[in-house]
Amino acid sequence: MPVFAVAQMNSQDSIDQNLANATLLMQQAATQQASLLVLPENFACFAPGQQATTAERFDELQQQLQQLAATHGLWLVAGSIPCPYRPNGQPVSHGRVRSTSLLISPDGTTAARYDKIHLFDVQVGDNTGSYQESATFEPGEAVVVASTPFGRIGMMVCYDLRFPELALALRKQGADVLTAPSAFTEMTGRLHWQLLLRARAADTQCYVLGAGQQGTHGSRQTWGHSAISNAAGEIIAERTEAGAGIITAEFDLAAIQQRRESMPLLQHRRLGLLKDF
Ligand SMILES: O=C(O)CNC(=O)[C@H](CS)NC(=O)CCC(=O)C(=O)O
Repeated sequence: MPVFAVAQMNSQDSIDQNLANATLLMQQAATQQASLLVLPENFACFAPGQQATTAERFDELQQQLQQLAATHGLWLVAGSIPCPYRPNGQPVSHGRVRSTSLLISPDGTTAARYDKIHLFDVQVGDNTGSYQESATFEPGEAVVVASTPFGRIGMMVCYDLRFPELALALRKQGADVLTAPSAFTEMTGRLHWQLLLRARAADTQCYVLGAGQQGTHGSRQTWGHSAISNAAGEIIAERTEAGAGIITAEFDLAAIQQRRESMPLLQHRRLGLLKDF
């Protein structure tokens, strides 16, 4: 069975250092025979101000990640990276960027790009107080599912996990695995992180791979507890330690199919919005 790996990180100000740390985690994933590694949200560019990445810097990072994926023979969900241009190449307006998650193949090419749809404009009441992601980020609009040799990947980022209609749209488009690079706040993560991973898995009968940031980043505190849920909504791997590291789990596609046959949720939908997805 293919093995999935999920990386937890504690990204800081230096893009080069963050990339070096991510490279170590890729080596560990490759050593453990993983086929896929998911990195957290903003794994390379976490510091304030780094949102203003230039197109050149984004392209350079993408190339580095493509080389790393090829070197380690891994499919990589490269968390999210601030991207100053839209999927059609147009620059993002008003000096903003998009929170872009790339699926990179071990052949060294980008197989899919997803831009975070739901932005975190939320008053949390922690040290940071209120988060206004839309001040620097433009939301994406496209629902993205991509094929790999081991299954179809439905792409999400962080706050997207709170919107079951996105997860269901991904399932409708054929997803078997939902990837969720994240940077949940310590406060909201404590309350909902694992609940959301398990809920989206139970809703969609997909595996859910939750890769979190963990620890202190300047004045911010993130929750971590990176975890993998199977399609029944059971946590089958979890990082309970602080800081950076990987967790792995086997991917049982036959178990998904069996679960969907014995409990055909998609065919049983009857009401409004969710039925029409
Ligand atoms: O800004 C960065 O550098 C990294 N990005 C984030 O931290 C993003 C946007 S502020 N965080 C979330 O979406 C948290 C969601 C969350 O915590 C919840 O839904 O409860």
